[in-house]
Amino acid sequence: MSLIPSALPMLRRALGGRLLRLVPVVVGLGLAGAALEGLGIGLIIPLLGIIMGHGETSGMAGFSALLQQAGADLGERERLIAISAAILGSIVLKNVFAFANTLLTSFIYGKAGYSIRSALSEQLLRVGYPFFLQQSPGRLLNIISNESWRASDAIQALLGAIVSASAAVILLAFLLLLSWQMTLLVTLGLALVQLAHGVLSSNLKAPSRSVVSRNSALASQMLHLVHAGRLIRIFGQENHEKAVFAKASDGVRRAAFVLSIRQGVLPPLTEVLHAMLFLAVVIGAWLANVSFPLTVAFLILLYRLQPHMRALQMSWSQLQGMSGSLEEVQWLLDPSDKPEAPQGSLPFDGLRQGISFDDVSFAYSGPLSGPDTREAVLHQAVFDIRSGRSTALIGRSGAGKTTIVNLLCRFVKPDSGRILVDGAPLGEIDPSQWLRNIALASQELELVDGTIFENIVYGHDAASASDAMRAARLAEAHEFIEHLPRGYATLVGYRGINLSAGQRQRIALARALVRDPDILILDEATSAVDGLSEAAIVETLKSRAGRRTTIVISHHHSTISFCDDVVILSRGRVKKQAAFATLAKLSMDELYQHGAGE
Ligand SMILES: Nc1ncnc2c1ncn2[C@@H]1O[C@H](COP(=O)(O)OP(=O)(O)OP(=O)(O)O)[C@@H](O)[C@H]1O
Repeated sequence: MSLIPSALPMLRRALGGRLLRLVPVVVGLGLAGAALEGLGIGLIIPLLGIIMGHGETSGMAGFSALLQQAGADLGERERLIAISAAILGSIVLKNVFAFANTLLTSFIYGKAGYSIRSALSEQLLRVGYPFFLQQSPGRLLNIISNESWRASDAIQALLGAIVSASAAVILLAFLLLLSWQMTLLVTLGLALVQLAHGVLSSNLKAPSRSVVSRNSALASQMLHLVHAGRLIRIFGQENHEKAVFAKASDGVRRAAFVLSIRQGVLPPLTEVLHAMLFLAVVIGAWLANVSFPLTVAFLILLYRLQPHMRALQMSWSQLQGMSGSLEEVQWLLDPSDKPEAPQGSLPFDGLRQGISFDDVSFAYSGPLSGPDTREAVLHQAVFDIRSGRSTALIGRSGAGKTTIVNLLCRFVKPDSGRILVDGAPLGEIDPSQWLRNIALASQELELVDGTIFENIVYGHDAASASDAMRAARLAEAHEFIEHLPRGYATLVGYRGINLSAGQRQRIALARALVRDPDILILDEATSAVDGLSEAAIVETLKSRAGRRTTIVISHHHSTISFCDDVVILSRGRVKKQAAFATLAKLSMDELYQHGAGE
């Protein structure tokens, strides 16, 4: 029974206020359809009475006797025509209602799917960045691409269950009006069928969860095949990958097979149980000497009730079979266990004095660190980034430089210590105002699938074509772009696949420069750029001196040569902060040694 409580909040969330108001309409149409059906079947009693040439009401309770009297003041022929017309009219109207219900539920189903997918994408955009460090991309992809559809199917099944339940209640009420004794027998029988069905369908939750987890594993494998196409080929791993993929895919097949077998056993079983119940009623009516027209009407009503009961049971088992998907979608939508996006309300319109790291420590929690161990990658870091100056952050691989960038961009928060911006805690500054004044070009080549122009102006809607061109010139990208057949309209492809690494970096740099940011962060942003272009880029960066703040991370001396200050890191500790001019003669290795030796 825990399924309905978990499906209902999903229904509420997916349908929202206006659509939720349509649910009573669906129920109302279901009830009205069932009432018309019951009435139509009930009118068979007087119809049979006329055909069989007697209108006696012996053995009939109030309602059946009332029906038997329908149109009693008319002549026999007119009465036959009137009752037949009423039966036909009720069938036609019932089917009009049924069609309207199909339209309405299809509409609700479509809207529910749309709302669930929108809610999922909004949630992915809302959660704090650490969430992506902790979660498997395959799991997230599977939820959006597969489980969201099943969640909307579950909502449709729930609506179906509501409609079937309302129809069943109405038809049971008609049965009760015809004969309470036989209805008692039917209700007992139905309760037993429902019990058997409930026990069997509770077995569906475990295989449903297994399908979900195997689908996640398969999605991870698919992502791997798409992203690692080059790696797989260069190391000749095609056969190995084929086997790994086949195993993941077969895992899904097996889990889905177990689920469908357990689900498949339910319809035949319930059909047999319903047939037994039907026969029990026939025998019971014969034994109790119930009149023929009443028995026929009762059996037809019972016969019409059974598909609704079966549909109700099927909707129920479908819901059980989709419980894993519902849980998965609900998990992603639940904000309570997700890292929050940065908050803060202090205004920020530019750096005045500088940024200070005051005893800042930080540890990642995620797959790399393991669930229990959170080893600090930054230990009580103390250093300053002064406004209007260029600061180089250097250190060997893994020293913690990108972690400092992540903290500055507020992707992650310090575990202890403070980052002060002109004396104010960074965590209290309005994140959108802060980010509006920052631009980052990093070693991760984050290009969007669009044109070069779209990539340069990404996130800076106010930029014109000439702004984009000016930024491309500063980033030494204009010349190569002009030589492309479609220039700035060239499509860069998924993650910039149509361009060389150096070209991608220069476009990413142009994107950072186009907004002339107050604080520019370059994290290995020119590592793939040729020497000549890099020298020109360094000239561009020099021109920001005194006016703007620049933070540069690089393993190349030439890239940091223009910097005013240098911060040397070693294994997560700040070893030295100095004016770069005092250490400019040292090679990178000597600088690293210098830091390590302090
Ligand atoms: N998402 C993560 N989860 C767990 N540990 C991480 C994560 N990202 C980085 N680390 C760890 O944090 C440490 C510092 O990494 P960081 O990327 O800051 O180094 P870096 O100085 O920028 O190195 P490089 O010069 O190689 O880019 C490393 O030991 C790394 O393994």
